[in-house]
Amino acid sequence: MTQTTEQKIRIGVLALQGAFSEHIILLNTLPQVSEAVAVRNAEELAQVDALVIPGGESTTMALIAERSGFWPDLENFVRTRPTWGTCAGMILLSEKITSGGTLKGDQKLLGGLGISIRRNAFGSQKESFEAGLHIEGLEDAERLFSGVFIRAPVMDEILEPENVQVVAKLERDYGKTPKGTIVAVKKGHLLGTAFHPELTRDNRVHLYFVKMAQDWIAQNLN
Ligand SMILES: NC(=O)CC[C@H](N)C(=O)O
Repeated sequence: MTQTTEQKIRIGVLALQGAFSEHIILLNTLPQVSEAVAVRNAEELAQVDALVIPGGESTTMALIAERSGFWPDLENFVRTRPTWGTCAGMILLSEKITSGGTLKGDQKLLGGLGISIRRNAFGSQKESFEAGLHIEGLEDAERLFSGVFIRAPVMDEILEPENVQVVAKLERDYGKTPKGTIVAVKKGHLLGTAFHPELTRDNRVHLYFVKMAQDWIAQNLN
């Protein structure tokens, strides 16, 4: 606990497509954040300490980043800087896609999170749901966090069990998705959540990421 640095950090939210403004609003409620800003290009990325890749369409985000020449900068950033991917963002941080979507595995990924995923595996938009979750390490952890799942990816396999920490699992069956399905993981400076904490008023997962980023920066980058 005492290791957490008091230094405020500047957080970027990738704003090529998707639910980025909701993340910016919630991050700006945290006293540990000096400022949360939209990031659309390499210049803006160079000015932030940590990054959030939001939900949306991972294929579209990858395409826009590639066409504008921004992709290699993103790849470099996520290799060493704290990054959190929610839903589509988590897909981009995964190592491989085993099924789902139209690109059949040839979708570009940033990687790093040590997991493989299935896109859209919880079902269609109509099958969106909310699940009460216990998230390890969250402030006031006994209080359930409401996880919102919208065409979410399912984590298929943990490819690096020695490095990937499971942070949350489904606590009962939801449709075809069984109890025990992993919905949040952490690996070093990377965090992935299959759900959308930015669509709630609860900023505890944002706080979790910010503290994780502060610790990482204090221990590895200063
Ligand atoms: N809500 C979401 O971010 C959905 C993710 C989307 N299905 C994708 O594959 O990118």
